[in-house]
Amino acid sequence: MDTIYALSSGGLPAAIAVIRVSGPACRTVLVGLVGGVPVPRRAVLRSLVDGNGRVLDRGLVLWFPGPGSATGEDLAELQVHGGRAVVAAVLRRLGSFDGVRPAVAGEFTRRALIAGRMDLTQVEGLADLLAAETEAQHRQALRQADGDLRRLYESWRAQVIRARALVEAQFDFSDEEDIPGDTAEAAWGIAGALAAAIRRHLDDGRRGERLRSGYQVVLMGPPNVGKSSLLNALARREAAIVTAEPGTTRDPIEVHLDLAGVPVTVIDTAGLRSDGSGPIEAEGMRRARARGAAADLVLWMSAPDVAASEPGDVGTALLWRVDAKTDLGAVVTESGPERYDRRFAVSVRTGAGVDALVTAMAAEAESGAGGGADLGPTRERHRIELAGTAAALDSAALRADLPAELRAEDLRTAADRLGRLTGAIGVDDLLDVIFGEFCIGK
Ligand SMILES: Nc1nc2c(c(=O)[nH]1)N(C=O)[C@@H](CNc1ccc(C(=O)N[C@@H](CCC(=O)O)C(=O)O)cc1)CN2
Ligand SMILES: Nc1nc2c(ncn2[C@@H]2O[C@H](COP(=O)(O)OP(=O)(O)OP(=O)(O)O)[C@@H](O)[C@H]2O)c(=O)[nH]1
Ligand SMILES: [Mg+2]
Repeated sequence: MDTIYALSSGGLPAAIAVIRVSGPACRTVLVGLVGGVPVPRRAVLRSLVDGNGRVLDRGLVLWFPGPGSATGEDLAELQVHGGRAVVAAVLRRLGSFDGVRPAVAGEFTRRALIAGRMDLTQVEGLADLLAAETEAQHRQALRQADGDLRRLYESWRAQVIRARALVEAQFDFSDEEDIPGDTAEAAWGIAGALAAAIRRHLDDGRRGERLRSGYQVVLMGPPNVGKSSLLNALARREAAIVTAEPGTTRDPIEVHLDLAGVPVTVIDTAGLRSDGSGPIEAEGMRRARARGAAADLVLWMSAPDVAASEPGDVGTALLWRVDAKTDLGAVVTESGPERYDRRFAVSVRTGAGVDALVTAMAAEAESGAGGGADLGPTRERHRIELAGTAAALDSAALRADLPAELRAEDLRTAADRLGRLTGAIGVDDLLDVIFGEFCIGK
């Protein structure tokens, strides 16, 4: 096994730079670099020297002997001055030791996974923790990195394995007189209860996935009703061009908001009309509809009704929750959606109604993507493996018409799928995808 090193802190120059070294050559490196191996887990001040004894820097050195380190291997940490030349010299020196090479992206974490210090859901949680931008995302990622999903999924897998053992016991002892009761029946019972628990866990309206990827609100409506003006008001900057001419916006324009800790992406789109001015506007409208169809929430705006009792500035905004079954093309015409969930009177010019609209959007984002009391699945990958697990468990539990050998095979499938979820088995194909999200030094 190679020993790896990398700059684990951010861009240079910086006040302090943290360099990590992990692997079997760590002791040798420390002896050569700082003259010895410090007492474990305590920061000590040392001179770092090159091969000729010339001092490269004086910095803090930490020694974490394996397996009780972040990677599970011997690990050393060098906290040096964050100058470009200092760091370059220390990294060059590290590369001069035998069997020591620069780490690739995510390689420290990969070693933590191989050592069993983390499971795959914790690794994903760690990637999310580094990417988290809002408070609710931060909390969700921290819980996952801390092992909330790991503990749940491993306890489920342990139950499936217990059920398999019960069935095996039945097979092994079926020709003997004295087995206590029908152990296979107990196994099918465990499978049924577990399938129900997994379905409850899955039944979270995809909140965890939405919180991870952001809640999408799409502004739609006829041209010139103030969609881009509202976007700018929400963003508090001139993100989109506003003019008195209908058909101003063509490309969808995104702004990112933090509403009550939930990341919300608001997307302004081209106004919809049947008599548009050519292929550019037509393409804009096509993109508008596509964004609307992929939204969590559509905010449909329409112009002030000059015939109404309060004419002038105040237009209408309709909030409309989009679900998988909604066919946007059929529902949204230039005249607006046939059904909506909430209605607001809004004027961007006077500001009237904008706060109420933002409050409502925040409430929608919170209920559609806020972190719940229990941590749910946070990726499509989790959902697919869990649905497969539940289906296999149901088959084991309910198919009394099948031979016990086939129902036992269903239990094996369930255990394997839970194993893929935590990375306990057969996930080589997944690792490159997951570690592709990491930066070097993590
Ligand atoms: N300077 C520094 N800060 C850091 C990290 C690091 O590697 N270096 N981390 C990098 O991700 C995170 C902390 N992660 C860590 C995880 C486990 C252990 C560790 O040594 N665990 C031992 C002992 C635990 C204890 O003393 O309570 C163990 O679990 O056996 C250290 C850091 C965030 N902050
Ligand atoms: N009176 C009044 N005018 C507004 C209000 N909001 C926007 N406007 C004006 O309405 C015109 C169109 O505004 P935009 O925000 O560009 O409208 P849009 O819906 O994005 O239009 P398209 O991009 O063409 O679809 C501009 O002249 C704005 O200044 C408002 O609340 N009251
Ligand atoms: Mg516009």
